[in-house]
Amino acid sequence: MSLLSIENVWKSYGEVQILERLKLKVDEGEFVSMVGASGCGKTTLLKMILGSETPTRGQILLNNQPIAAEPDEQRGIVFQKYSVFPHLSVLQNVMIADEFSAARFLGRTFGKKKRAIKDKAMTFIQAVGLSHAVDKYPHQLSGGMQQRLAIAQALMKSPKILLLDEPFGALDPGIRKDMHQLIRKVWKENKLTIFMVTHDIQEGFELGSRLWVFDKVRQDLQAPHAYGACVTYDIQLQNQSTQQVSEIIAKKYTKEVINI
Ligand SMILES: Nc1ncnc2c1ncn2[C@@H]1O[C@H](COP(=O)(O)OP(=O)(O)OP(=O)(O)O)[C@@H](O)[C@H]1O
Repeated sequence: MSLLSIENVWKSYGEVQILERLKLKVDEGEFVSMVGASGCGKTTLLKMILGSETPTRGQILLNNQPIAAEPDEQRGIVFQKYSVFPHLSVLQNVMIADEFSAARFLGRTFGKKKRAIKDKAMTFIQAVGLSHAVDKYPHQLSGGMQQRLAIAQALMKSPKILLLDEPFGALDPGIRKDMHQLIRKVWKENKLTIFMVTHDIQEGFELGSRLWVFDKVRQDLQAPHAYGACVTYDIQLQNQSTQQVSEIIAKKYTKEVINI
């Protein structure tokens, strides 16, 4: 049984068709890189997997059950824009979600409970390489460090699925390389299933175990919003060179685009 099953999903906003005919199955432990032109609906699909958007047609099943219509702890997300709390230190940022669920009204825990949360937070802070910065505040951190913090925050909830929306898009190339190593380690160690939107196709090849290319195969020049994008290429990545994958994709594109 697949972990996630996308069953003939269509998504529109008003008259505008964004996505159509998505039929995809994903097993536990896969790392899906998602690439495609700006505005073709990659983030929209991430949001539907997260549960913050719902399909207009079709359904998404997680472990054979319809996905909850709101985010839950099985799915964590890291955005390109750092989503950490500016007024909390690194340690507090990582602890906060667990503190809230342990003490719903005060949002603070004490004694043994607090120690347990702190120990758990420190494990993830160490895993993302921020042990030296536990007492720092986000404005004292570099962009890469803030993304490490956002990843530690997401991992605190032990998600099964990690959704990454251009997580490294704002980082310098050198720092991106470090972050690639980190995300690979986090993926393996936590047995995660990852969906990552990226504009950097090379990054998609390097990190992913599978690549989804989004594009519109049906186009009506008189009604540009009538058709949505679908996954025009779904490729298992097994150390092919960038050129080999690009050639396969190029061939597929020229075959399938239909002008209506
Ligand atoms: N809540 C919304 N209401 C109306 N339109 C929306 C909404 N959210 C997204 N859209 C539109 O849906 C389309 C797809 O957006 P989405 O962010 O999924 O694209 P994307 O492929 O992730 O783009 P990018 O690569 O630029 O981030 C865009 O045209 C966007 O304007």
